[in-house]
Amino acid sequence: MTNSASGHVVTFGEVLLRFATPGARLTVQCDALDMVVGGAEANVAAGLASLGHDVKMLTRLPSSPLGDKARAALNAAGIDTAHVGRDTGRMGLYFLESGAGLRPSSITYDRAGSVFATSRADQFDFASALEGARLLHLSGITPALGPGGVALAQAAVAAANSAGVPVCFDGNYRALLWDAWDSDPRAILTDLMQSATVMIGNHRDISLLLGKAFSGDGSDRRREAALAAFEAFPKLQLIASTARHVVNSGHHRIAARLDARDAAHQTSEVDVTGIVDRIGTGDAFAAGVLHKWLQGADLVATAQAGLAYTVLKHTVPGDMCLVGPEELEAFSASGGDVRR
Ligand SMILES: O=C(O)C(=O)C[C@H](O)[C@H](O)COP(=O)(O)O
Repeated sequence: MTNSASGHVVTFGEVLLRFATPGARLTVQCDALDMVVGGAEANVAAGLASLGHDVKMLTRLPSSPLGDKARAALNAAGIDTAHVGRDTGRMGLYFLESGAGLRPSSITYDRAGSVFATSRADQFDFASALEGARLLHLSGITPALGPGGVALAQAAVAAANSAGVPVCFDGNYRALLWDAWDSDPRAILTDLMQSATVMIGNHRDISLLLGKAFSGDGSDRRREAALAAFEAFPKLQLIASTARHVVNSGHHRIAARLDARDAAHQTSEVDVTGIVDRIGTGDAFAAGVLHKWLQGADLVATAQAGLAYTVLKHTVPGDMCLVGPEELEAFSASGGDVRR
């Protein structure tokens, strides 16, 4: 099955290597770490490619065995890497100390000065990657990298605007990155959001953008925030978010919510137990939503696909959700028993 008949999707951002403590070990207990390839925009690319979409990733990697490893993982996920530039320099890394029970996982970044973070906008061929594209997906992680990252994100959305390609922007607020420099995330993210047709983010992200608290309860508060975002961002057509209640690190309750200008839909909550890997579940949600949105599905089907894809990702180790469309449909229809 292919979903690419009428054009491809471009994702733009940094690809990272993740080093995770195996099992629920503390870093101090480990002699070896599990290495996988990830990064928010690569994860969305991998999800969409696995779901049958034609996806190009626009990024830059080091000319080194680490860069080769990252590119090979993108290719293995079915992502077109023709627009992946290579240069001397370092690979962005992050370290994950895996949590268990009431002890949450924690992340340490080691990505300052990476090939991607030190790239200039003129080192990317945005125009050719975006030619004939249906969507550009990027996230708040790129501008959080520093002034150079802000310039990259601005150049990407400017190129999408001039090519008439809709933009999906995932707020992906990473305090560790924004707090590492003299940043003004509100001003920077608000400016980028002016170009967004789809936003992945919840009422807290909208509060950050608009500098305003929303007072209602549950669904009312989310609707109030969404309406304020639609007023502030004229191009915006869809806001997608999850409502996540964390019981412990292995057990979350999750619902998916979509807000359009004239309607909203929130799914019922799913009990997600036995969580294998929570990292990348937000990106899987984005991929599930975009998968249906690109097909022109209604809010109910789009929210269900986002929910199902993120729930499935909680069972898949690594950053990327490589589950295909048949498994997604079968899972949505049947729940979790063995298929024989
Ligand atoms: O933090 C970053 O900069 C990364 O890109 C690492 C991870 O790949 C994403 O953070 C996963 O994001 P979630 O899907 O929200 O769990």
